[in-house]
Amino acid sequence: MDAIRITDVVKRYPEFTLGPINMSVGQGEFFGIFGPPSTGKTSVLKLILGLLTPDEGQVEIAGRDAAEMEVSARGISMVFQNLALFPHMTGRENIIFPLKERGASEAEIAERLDLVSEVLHVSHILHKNPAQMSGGERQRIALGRAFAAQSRAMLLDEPIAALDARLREEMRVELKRLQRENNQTFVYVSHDEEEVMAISDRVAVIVGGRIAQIGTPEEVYNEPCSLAVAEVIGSPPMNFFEGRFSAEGLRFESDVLETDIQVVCTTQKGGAGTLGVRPEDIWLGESEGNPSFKVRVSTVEPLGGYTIINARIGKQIIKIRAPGQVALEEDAWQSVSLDARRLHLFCAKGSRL
Ligand SMILES: Nc1ncnc2c1ncn2[C@@H]1O[C@H](COP(=O)(O)OP(=O)(O)OP(=O)(O)O)[C@@H](O)[C@H]1O
Repeated sequence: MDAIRITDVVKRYPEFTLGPINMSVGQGEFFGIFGPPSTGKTSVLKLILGLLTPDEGQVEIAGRDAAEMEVSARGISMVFQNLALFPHMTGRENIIFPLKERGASEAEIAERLDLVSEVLHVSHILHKNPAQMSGGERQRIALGRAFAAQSRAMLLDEPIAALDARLREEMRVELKRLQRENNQTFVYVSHDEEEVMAISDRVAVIVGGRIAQIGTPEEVYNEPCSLAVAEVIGSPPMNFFEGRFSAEGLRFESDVLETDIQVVCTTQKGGAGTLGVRPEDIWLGESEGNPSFKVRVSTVEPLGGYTIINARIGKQIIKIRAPGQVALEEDAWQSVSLDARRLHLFCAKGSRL
């Protein structure tokens, strides 16, 4: 049985419509929701929690119709983007609040408090009131309170966005560990693609109020089902070349690229389309059996472990991600080749071919 199932759910705001949304989250699954700002991610969580009622469709929690369940009966906690701590309570009191509410024993309260304080690095701020904490500290206390509750499922809305980059990386590992150890169901919203891809078992990509794709992080990255998904997944983003397919669907030609690209496309014979190539699938230099062409180096960003090269080809700028550190002169001509095994083809309507 799914922990959460959403079927044909539509929510209408005056200027925005979410859905129809269809998704299911397994018990113990870490389910990520990723998408650009204002695409409906938070609204999906509110529908699950019961803060919003769907205009159409059904939300089920552990096999039961959520419409018939009080919010408190759903067994779900949520950590909001704009977290709400009780201002008159200390960090400790905030964290143990849900345990006291359900009448947990002193021993259990002490044990849970110790565990979450250690994992979330908050032992030293437990005595403070929220007003005396930094934004990141408040966020961690809010996470602690949600974890202490040991609810069936946790909904997390950008839960670590307020933390600095290093702490964010550490926390995402800890969150995943806590989730696994407690075998809890997590629905985790983030607009940080790397974060959501790194910790989720599956990811739903939401674009413009609709789920564009659901899959493992690898599936979504390696086989984006549409241009819309390909555009938002990957950093630096995928390079796109507009062009045409030959009549038999075996070549793709673009005014930007010097050479035709050999493709195998049985579903599209002739007509316009788009070729997508990830920055890491463009290699410096020519390579046997792979299409090559010349680009003009524009800027070089040395990032330590890898280098991002911005290069001009015709009127277009492309991004190349080269491993390690490479020395390239700005304005120099450079041969590059495309990894022929990793080309992404899309039809004129944007669907993957
Ligand atoms: N109560 C509301 N009344 C009217 N419009 C709303 C309401 N709540 C959200 N919206 C609109 O619905 C759209 C989606 O909002 P939502 O918060 O679900 O998106 P989001 O993807 O979580 O955004 P962000 O990443 O910026 O937090 C936005 O355009 C927002 O303005």
